[in-house]
Amino acid sequence: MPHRHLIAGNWKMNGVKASLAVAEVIATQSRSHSARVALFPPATLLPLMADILKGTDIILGGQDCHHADSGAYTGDISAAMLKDAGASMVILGHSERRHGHLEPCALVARKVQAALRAGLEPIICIGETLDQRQGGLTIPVLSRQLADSLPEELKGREFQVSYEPVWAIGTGLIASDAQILEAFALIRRYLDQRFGAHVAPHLLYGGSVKATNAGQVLALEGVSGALVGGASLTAEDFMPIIAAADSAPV
Ligand SMILES: O=C[C@H](O)COP(=O)(O)O
Repeated sequence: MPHRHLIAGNWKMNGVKASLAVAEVIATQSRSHSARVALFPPATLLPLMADILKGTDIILGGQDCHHADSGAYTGDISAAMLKDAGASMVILGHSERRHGHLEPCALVARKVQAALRAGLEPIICIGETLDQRQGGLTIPVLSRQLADSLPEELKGREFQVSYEPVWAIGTGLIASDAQILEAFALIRRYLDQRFGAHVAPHLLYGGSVKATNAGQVLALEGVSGALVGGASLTAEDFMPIIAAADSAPV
């Protein structure tokens, strides 16, 4: 099957029932574009959005899951619950979980295992902070996150890795082409060595992707899609990013 870019919209902690109208517009308008589109609404909207997306090609995903399948974990959501609500993907290790909720790599790895047990395809996020980049630690930080967040169970499974420099998220500062290519080369080398070449196309970039820069990012060699935050909240902002994938080389 020819490779198609994945344009994933992570709504983060945004969206109420009225926001489902945005998903309806995206579902209708994305039919005429080549990209695979995925939406990651807050968990409260998952079953409602699943109804809206029924019969479309749009993928539905959760923003996080617990490492256990069920149990006494107040406030948490299991991978099986996401699946039951209509999700087929889940974002794990997002920097807002790693830093905001102090999630270590080992926990991310357990969550990935839980996602795979439930039949969800994980998008595993990695990325360095500004201090780490300025301290020359980008490569060791990304290497450690890859080694410690990706469990052995990923072998032979479909998954995505999203490179999201923390300093680029929600700041309007996108990583340069050279910075993205350097990180991707590292990730690709690591994945090839550890899991084999089959995972090579599944590398996303995230961090201030907008209509104005999406074409340039998606045209970079090895970039197979984008994980979009702020610009996925309205169809006006998100559709041009989906459209930018039409002219990006595959
Ligand atoms: O999950 C998405 C990333 O955190 C990027 O967010 P952003 O597009 O608002 O910078």
